[in-house]
Amino acid sequence: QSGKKAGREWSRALYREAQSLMPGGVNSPVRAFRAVGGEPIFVERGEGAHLYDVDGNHYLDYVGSWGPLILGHAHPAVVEAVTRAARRGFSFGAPTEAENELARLVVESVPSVELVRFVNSGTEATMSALRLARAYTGRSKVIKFDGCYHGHADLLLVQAGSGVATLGLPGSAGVPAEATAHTISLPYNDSAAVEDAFQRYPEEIAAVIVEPVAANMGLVLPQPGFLETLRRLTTRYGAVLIFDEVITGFRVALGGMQARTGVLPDLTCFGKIIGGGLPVGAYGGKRAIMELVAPLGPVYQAGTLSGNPLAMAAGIATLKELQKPGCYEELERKGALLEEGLRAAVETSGLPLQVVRFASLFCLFFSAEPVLNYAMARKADTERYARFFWALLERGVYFPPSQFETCFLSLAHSDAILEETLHAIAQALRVV
Ligand SMILES: Cc1ncc(COP(=O)(O)O)c(CN[C@@H](CN)CCC(=O)O)c1O
Repeated sequence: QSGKKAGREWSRALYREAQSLMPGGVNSPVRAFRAVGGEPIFVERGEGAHLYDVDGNHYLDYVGSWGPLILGHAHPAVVEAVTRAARRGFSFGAPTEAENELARLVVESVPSVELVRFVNSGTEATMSALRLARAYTGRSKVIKFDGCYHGHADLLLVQAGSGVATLGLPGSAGVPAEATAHTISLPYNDSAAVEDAFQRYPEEIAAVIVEPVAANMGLVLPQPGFLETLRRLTTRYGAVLIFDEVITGFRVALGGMQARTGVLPDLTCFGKIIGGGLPVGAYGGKRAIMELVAPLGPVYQAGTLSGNPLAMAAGIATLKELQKPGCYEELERKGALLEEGLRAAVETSGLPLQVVRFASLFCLFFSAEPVLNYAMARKADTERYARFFWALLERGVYFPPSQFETCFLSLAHSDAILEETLHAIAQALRVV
């Protein structure tokens, strides 16, 4: 039963040791709980929708490792596939059949992808896709959107979301002005601003990169027509349209957001789910563009562990599970059930709260009005979110430790788990 408390002494001891060894005691900033205060929990294991910390506390997990675990923790088919692969060796630095198999699953599932290249993270995927778009067009400028996070490559650390937003950083130290001189960051959902930028730089924009559902400033949905406008303008001005589907890929549909909307980008970036929790990123798209990638073409990009057999095995097993009939319908059913309960809980609480849900992504914004972009997201009551986070954690529900992230449902979140979660949320809303 969730919420069994055994204190957090061991987590605290491990955190002290971690801080003596690693900056902030973590290997990714958002994990340090800076935005919500207090100290992070140290996880011992995960199983399905359940997380257990080193002190024996149990949590219902809505972080899901930030997106990869759409099947839940330690899914038997994925564990078996990785174990089997491990017995044949971990990495060869040479082609393997598994890379063909995962590449085929991606190409067959995602409408706009004809060729794909595997890398080891979403950051590598977006960094490489932008280098490729600059080569393909011979142009330098790139357009991104405030509050969208595409990983930590220098040129993208401008008005970024996720950890940068969580820490309230302008961008990052150590990024020379030259590195972001060609990056234009515009308000999400502001089609007029994009039109204006193209009119101002008609021959200079290499690419527009966008999260087709923004999930790194909290969850912000594209307004009707926004993605279509990006497609129309990039086509008209000869720029490359890049969908960063690191979160939405295989999350909102087997074919990602492009399959749901019919807006087809020129390049797509992947991560998270395609690795099933092991380190995998990818970028892919039109053959004419992808053929510029080394060794076929002049755009260099490489990686010792790219296409790693264990990571491929985890990705293949995950996508094969997702290909089974009814997965996305079931995720939609779960999402709708949770959303209905959330709206009821918010109504009862009388608090200024926005409930945002898209497929199996959802978010509670502590904001009196709907959030359409980063400037509006920044107005959210992050103090109250922090209190809500801890009130939930005390009740055995683990939400993202930042208002500027999103929650993730998995196929392992049973109706009973969702009901238990809604009960904890209703209680937490009474004390924040
Ligand atoms: C849309 C999108 N694009 C790219 C990335 C970067 O992927 P990674 O380099 O972290 O694998 C991400 C990474 N997401 C964050 C969570 N919002 C990762 C969590 C973390 O940084 O620890 C992303 O959401």
